[in-house]
Amino acid sequence: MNQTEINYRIVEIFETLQGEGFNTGMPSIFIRFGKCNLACPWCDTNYNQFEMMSLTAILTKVALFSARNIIITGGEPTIQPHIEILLDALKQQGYFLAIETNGLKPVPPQIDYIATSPKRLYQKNYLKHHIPTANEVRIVVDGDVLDFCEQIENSIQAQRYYLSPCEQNGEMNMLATITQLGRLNQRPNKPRWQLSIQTHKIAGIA
Ligand SMILES: Nc1nc2[nH]cc(C(=O)O)c2c(=O)[nH]1
Ligand code: SF4
Ligand SMILES: [Mg+2]
Repeated sequence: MNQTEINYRIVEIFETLQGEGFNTGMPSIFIRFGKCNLACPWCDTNYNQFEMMSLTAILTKVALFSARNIIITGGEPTIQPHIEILLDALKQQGYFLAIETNGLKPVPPQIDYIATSPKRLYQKNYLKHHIPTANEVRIVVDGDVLDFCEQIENSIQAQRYYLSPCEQNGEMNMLATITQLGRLNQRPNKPRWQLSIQTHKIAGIA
């Protein structure tokens, strides 16, 4: 296929600060891809409202911004066909490439930094398939996630593990989150879990 003819499912492309995890505050260009292989009831993204954009149009849009860090997100970006061709082109422009993935499908080799957010509601899927490693794991506290956290820390090797409050109807379940954080960190000789908040929502930015 002629590379300039490839079209991608794009929800939005925008520049802001990374709001979550270890790289919180890092100026970043977000490329948000359409579609997802899961359907979390509390999902905050309209991943089915996308337009098709050509490789050239994406590169042109990205070049309008000044950040050197690109965050590939969604939806679920690993199910986007031909993503590796776009990633090759972005790498050629010298960008640092980070991804936000649910961790069920392999991550393309061009990615420099993996943040994965496995979903408790799909716990059984992660027994069958999951990425083997990540730079950071973030689990959203949408209920009692302790058993799921143990499963994931035993199956996905990561530098850092985070719990994130779940935002539903405009409220963040902070008490449930820090309570479970404490329970995890009470265990001897286990990975330490830290707090990751969606700081962009509190700061009122994208
Ligand atoms: N500021 C900001 N940081 C983010 N980190 C991950 C995001 C996502 O939607 O994947 C996100 C987002 O939507 N906004
Ligand atoms: S995996 Fe992420 S994008 Fe997909 S439905 Fe769940 S929260 Fe939404
Ligand atoms: Mg978001």
